[in-house]
Amino acid sequence: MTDLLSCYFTKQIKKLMHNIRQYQVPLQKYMAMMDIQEMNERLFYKLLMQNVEELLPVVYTPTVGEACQKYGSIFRRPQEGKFLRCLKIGLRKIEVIVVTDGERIFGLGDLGCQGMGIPVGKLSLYTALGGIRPSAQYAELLHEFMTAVKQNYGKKVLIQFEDFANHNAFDLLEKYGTTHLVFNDDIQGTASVVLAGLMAALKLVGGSLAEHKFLFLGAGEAGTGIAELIALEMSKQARTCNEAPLEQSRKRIWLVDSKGLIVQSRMESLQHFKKPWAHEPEPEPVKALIDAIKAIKPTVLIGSSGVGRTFTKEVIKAMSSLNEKPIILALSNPTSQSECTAEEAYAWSQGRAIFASGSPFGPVEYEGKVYLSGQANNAYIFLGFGLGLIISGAIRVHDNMLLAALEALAAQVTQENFDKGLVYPPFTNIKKISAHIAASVAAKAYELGLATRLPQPQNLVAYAESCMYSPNYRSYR
Ligand SMILES: O=C([O-])CC(=O)C(=O)O
Ligand SMILES: [Mg+2]
Repeated sequence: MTDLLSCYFTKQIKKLMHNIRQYQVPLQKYMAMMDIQEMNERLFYKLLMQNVEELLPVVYTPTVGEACQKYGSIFRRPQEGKFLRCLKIGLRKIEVIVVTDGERIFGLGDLGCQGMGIPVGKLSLYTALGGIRPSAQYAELLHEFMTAVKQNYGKKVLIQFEDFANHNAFDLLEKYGTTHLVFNDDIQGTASVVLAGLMAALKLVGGSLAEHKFLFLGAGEAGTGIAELIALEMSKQARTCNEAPLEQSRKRIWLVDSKGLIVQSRMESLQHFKKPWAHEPEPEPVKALIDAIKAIKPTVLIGSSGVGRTFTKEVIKAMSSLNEKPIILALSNPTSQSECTAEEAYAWSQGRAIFASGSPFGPVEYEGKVYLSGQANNAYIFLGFGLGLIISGAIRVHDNMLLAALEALAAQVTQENFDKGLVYPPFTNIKKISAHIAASVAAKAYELGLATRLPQPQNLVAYAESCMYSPNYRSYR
C-alpha cells in the first residue's frame, strides 16, 4: 500500500470511529457497522481490528443478541438474485412451498424474518393433517447438508456448530466427529476458554485442578462440556502419578440443573449427556443452588444455565465464606442473562472474588479500588483454533487439540494481567493470541498425524501470522 493510500485509509478509519461514537444506543452502532461492512469490507475489518475492545461488544456479544432479536426489523438490504442457485443446491423433492414476506403476521404486524414461524407451522399442518409427506426430517436434512458440504468443499472444510439446542448438539458432534472436521463452539470452545481461565486463576488461588471442587449451575452444552474438559485435564495431570482415571476426576465436579443437584437417584430420568455427572453418595436431595453450595462446598462456581440473576447476594456470600478467593464465572450471554454483574461479584465478596463473565463488563470500583474482569468468551479460542486446523489442513478435531489451544491461551496471561485481577489477556492482542493458539493446535494436529499440509512449516507462529487476512487498500497502478 502506498503512503498516500495508507494515509487516506487511516483518516477514513478515524472519521468513521468518530461517527460511530456519536451513537449512544449500541444497536445503532451495530447498524452503522453493518452498513460499513456492506459498503466496504476492507474498511470494516480494519476498523474492527484496530478498535477490537470497543467494537467487539458491538458486532458480537452482547449487542449481537439484541440484533438477532430484532433482525427482522433491522435487516434492510437483502441479497437479491440468488434464488435459482439456492433452489438448485436445495432439497430435490419438493411438493408444497408456503411463502410469506412477514409483513402481516396474524394481527401482529410486520415481524420480518421472524414471521418464519408461520410458514413452518402451516407446513407442519400439511404434513400432520393433510397427509403431505415431509420433505426431510431434521436428521436427514442435516445429513444431506453435511454430505453436500464435504462433497463440494472436501474433507478439510471446518464446520462450526453454533447455538444448536442440547438435544441435538451432543449427538451431532459425536456423529460427525468421526467423518467430518467439526467443532461445536458452545461445547468445545466454551469448555476450552473456561479451562484456560481456570488454569490461570489457579496461579492466583493456588492448588492443582484436582485439589479444587467445582459446582455448575446449568448442565447443558457449556456446563457439561466444561466439566468434561476439566475432568480430562485433571486425569492428564494425574497420569504422571498413575492415578485418577476419568471417572475419579469427574467426582470433583457437581452440576445443578433446573431440577436441582444431579445425583444418582435421578439417573433414570437424566438426559444422556448428564449421566456421567450423577454422583453418589449423595447428600440430601438438593434443589436450590444455595443448598448445593452448602452441601458441596465448592471452590469454583460456574454459571452456564443461560438464566440471568441467579448468583444472588446470598450465593456470592456463601462462596466467599467458604473460600478466601472464590472463583466465580458468570458465563451466560448476553449481559441480561449474566448470572451476576462484575460489580455484584466484587461488592458481595468484599473484593475477594476472581471473577470472569461471558459478556463483557467494564471496570468496577469497590472501596476505592478498581477491579477489572476478564471475558470468558469462546471468541478467545475458536478463532485461533479454527486457524490452526486450517493452516495444518487438519481433517479431524481431537480433544488434545483443545487442550493445546487452551494451554496456549492460559500461557499468554501476563503478571500485569494477573495484578489487575484478569485471568485472560486483553482482547486488544487477539490476533497475536490467536496466532499462538493456531500454532499450538497445528503442532498437535501434526503430532497426531491428522494434518495434511506437508511438509510441516518450520515456525508455526510465523506461518499462522503470514496466513492471516490483512485488510489494506491496494494501489492498482
Ligand atoms: O456468542 C458468545 O458470546 C458465546 C457463545 O457462543 C454463546 O453464548 O452461545
Ligand atoms: Mg454460541
